[in-house]
Amino acid sequence: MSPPMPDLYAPGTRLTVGSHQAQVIKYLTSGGFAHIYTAQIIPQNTNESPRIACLKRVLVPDKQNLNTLRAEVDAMKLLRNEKHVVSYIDSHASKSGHNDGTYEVFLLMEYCARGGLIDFMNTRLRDRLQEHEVLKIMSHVCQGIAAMHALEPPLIHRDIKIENVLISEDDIFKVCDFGSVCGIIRPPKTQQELQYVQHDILKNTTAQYRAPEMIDLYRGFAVNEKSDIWALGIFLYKLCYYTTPFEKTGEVAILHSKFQFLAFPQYSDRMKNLISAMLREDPTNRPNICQVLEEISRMQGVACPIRNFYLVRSMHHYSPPEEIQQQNGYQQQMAMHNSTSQPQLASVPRSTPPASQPNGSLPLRPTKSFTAVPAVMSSISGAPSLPYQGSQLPLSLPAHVHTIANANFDPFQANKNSFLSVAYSQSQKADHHMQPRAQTFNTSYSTNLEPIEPTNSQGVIHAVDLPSIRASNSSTRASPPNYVDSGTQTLDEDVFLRRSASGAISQQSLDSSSSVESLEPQSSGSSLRKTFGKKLKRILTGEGRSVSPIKSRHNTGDSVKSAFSSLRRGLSSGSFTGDPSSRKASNEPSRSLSLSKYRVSSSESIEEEPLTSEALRSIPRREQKNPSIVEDLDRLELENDTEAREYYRSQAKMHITSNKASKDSIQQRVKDLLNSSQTTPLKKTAEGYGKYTISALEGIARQSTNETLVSLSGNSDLSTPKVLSPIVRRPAAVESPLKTKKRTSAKKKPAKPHKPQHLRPNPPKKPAHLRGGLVVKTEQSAVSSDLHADLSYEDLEKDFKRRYPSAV
Ligand SMILES: Nc1ncnc2c1ncn2[C@@H]1O[C@H](COP(=O)(O)OP(=O)(O)OP(=O)(O)O)[C@@H](O)[C@H]1O
Repeated sequence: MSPPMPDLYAPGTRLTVGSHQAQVIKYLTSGGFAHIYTAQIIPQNTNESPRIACLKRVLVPDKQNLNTLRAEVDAMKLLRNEKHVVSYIDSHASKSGHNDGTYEVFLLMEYCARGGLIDFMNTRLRDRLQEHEVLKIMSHVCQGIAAMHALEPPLIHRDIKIENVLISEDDIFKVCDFGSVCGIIRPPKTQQELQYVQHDILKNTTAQYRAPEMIDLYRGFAVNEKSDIWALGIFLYKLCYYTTPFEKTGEVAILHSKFQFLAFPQYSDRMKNLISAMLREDPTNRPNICQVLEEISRMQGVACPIRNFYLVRSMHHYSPPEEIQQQNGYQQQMAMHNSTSQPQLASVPRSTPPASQPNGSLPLRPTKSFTAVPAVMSSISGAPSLPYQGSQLPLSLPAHVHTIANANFDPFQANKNSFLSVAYSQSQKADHHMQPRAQTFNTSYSTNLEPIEPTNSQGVIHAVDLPSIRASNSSTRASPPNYVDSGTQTLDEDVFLRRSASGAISQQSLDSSSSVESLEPQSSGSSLRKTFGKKLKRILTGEGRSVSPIKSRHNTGDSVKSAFSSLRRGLSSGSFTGDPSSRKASNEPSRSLSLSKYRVSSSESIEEEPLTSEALRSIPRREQKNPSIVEDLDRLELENDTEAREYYRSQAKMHITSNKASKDSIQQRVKDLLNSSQTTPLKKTAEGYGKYTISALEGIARQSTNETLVSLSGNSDLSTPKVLSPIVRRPAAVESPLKTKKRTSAKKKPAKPHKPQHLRPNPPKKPAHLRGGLVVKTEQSAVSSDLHADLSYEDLEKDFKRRYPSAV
């Protein structure tokens, strides 16, 4: 229970807060457990002029809550120099005078004279915010959040919302309320962890801003920077539409990111696109804060105010130190060049200094889209920025940079091919006096991605040792003309997540999966044969058609021909193995040729290899997988965490059998379904067409029953008992009409009266040329679904020619 709030301080009350003397000016408002005042900081020496600050007085019920508040204060201390974060001035905690174990905390901070963003929005209820206003607010808030994410390890705000943004006297939007701040929370592994995290999330986040991975912890995603990105997406939506996207639809819609844009007010598609990107269900598909800021800046038409620290870290992480050393002495800059062509990175010996122009500068690369990023490379090389410009750059980027260049992840545009290039630009001139930032990123970015072990046994919310976090943030800010504006340069953790265990970075995996999928059917002879067989079977049997194949045979001719020709093509190409060379030889459109993967070998060099179909299949495609509980279980089990499986199983909303069991069960069901769908119409046929079909049916019934037995006995292999589905039971119902007859006679039911002749329909007789073997053929195809796939090409063609002479 929280202690009752103390009486308000009267104006003029003097207080000591840390090393500062403050005098209360007036009470402003109350927060959850806090009173907020404006106060005057009394200067220690008379030369200083008094300044106005904000005083927050919080009553804390116990030591545990005191620690929470301490974390808030520590976060503010870390971010105190950030322009877009409410600045910390001083703080003080003491036992309250009530002798009940409660504490009182005083926090002095920058006063935001223009109040809260929420108040500002309320002044614009009628004429809502315009796009440029929204972009300005968003840019400021993102810069504040970027300051947190840039820390190593990063801090997650967890409670980004309209109410937690204040406006300063000079119209700067600032992030406040760091009471929910935490480090990365790894996916819980045990029941205890899960409960702890669940409780913590409920306590520290606001429902409407909660990301899917926070709601559904079974997804196995960490709560990390991307959860803040989601909240920022909600924040942006609310800035635009004054409501949250899931206000009415609730958690289910959040879990699937199902929302709609409102018709009023109208915003650009780009704005909507940005919101959609930030609200992607899969956190790994959301942009990171640098990418968000880059996009906002592009929309504003201004330079991006921060450097892409993710990219810098990635490059540093993959750059062998000796290479970095050798790069000293001249400045390297990277620039982005949007192009669909392959990377064309110039490479000159590392020791060669850049060829300078008569005026001392290098020729300027005439591409507008280049943007200088001197700070990035100078931070890597530690070298001062030099006024080089132009394209004849002594490029000696380490090999992995090529990989980064190709591992393009543009969160706002799918499949946009772009690559890194290296150039000097005019803006470098303005920057050549810039001091080098002797910044080194000691921690590789990958540490942010890896699950962080809990610091205590209690839970997984790792107690971030805030004071120990190095505030590298200030160095992430670049001088205005020197920004990273890159859909390309932005390398996010996704790239690393897509690294295979062997260290392979899959270029292909970054593209859409369509190429993989479309390649598959052509890449194996058997699959082509099956496709052909199925197609032919469909045509011959009329399966899936609304009209009889016989009636429509003139139409089917083309289809049959096309089926044959596809088989012929396949056969003549000589190989179905997806071998690019053979395909090239046969002038087949070589889809696989364009696919290659860039593999980083242990020596960090890059080999480009053509992808075989096997290799394609083996590429880990994490981003394409919908993380499911089952996968999570498998992963956990791989980690020998069998307890977790038991736990998840008991907790799962749906009944989970083992992976194999469920797979088998689905396969069996499909098989049974096929059988039953094929046997059912035959039963009808059998009832009307006499002995031959009856005996054929008996065979089918026997086979079906056998299959039922097989599938039932197969249950013994499964870890969980299989519930007999109606589909499994159905074949048993397809009994021999003879048996049925016997039973019927035993019961001696009265015989059904004959329908009078005049009431019987008189269907026209089947033309003679259509009678004959076709019924038998249909039965065959029903019995063996793979029949045509097993026939030889010649047999099929012969058979076809015989029956459809006009079509060939
Ligand atoms: N630095 C500041 N300058 C001006 N107003 C402030 C400042 N800090 C807080 N406020 C005002 O006080 C309100 C409550 O502040 P804050 O959110 O920090 O308190 P809280 O107890 O953490 O509240 P909550 O329980 O809502 O999180 C804010 O909404 C804002 O209007």
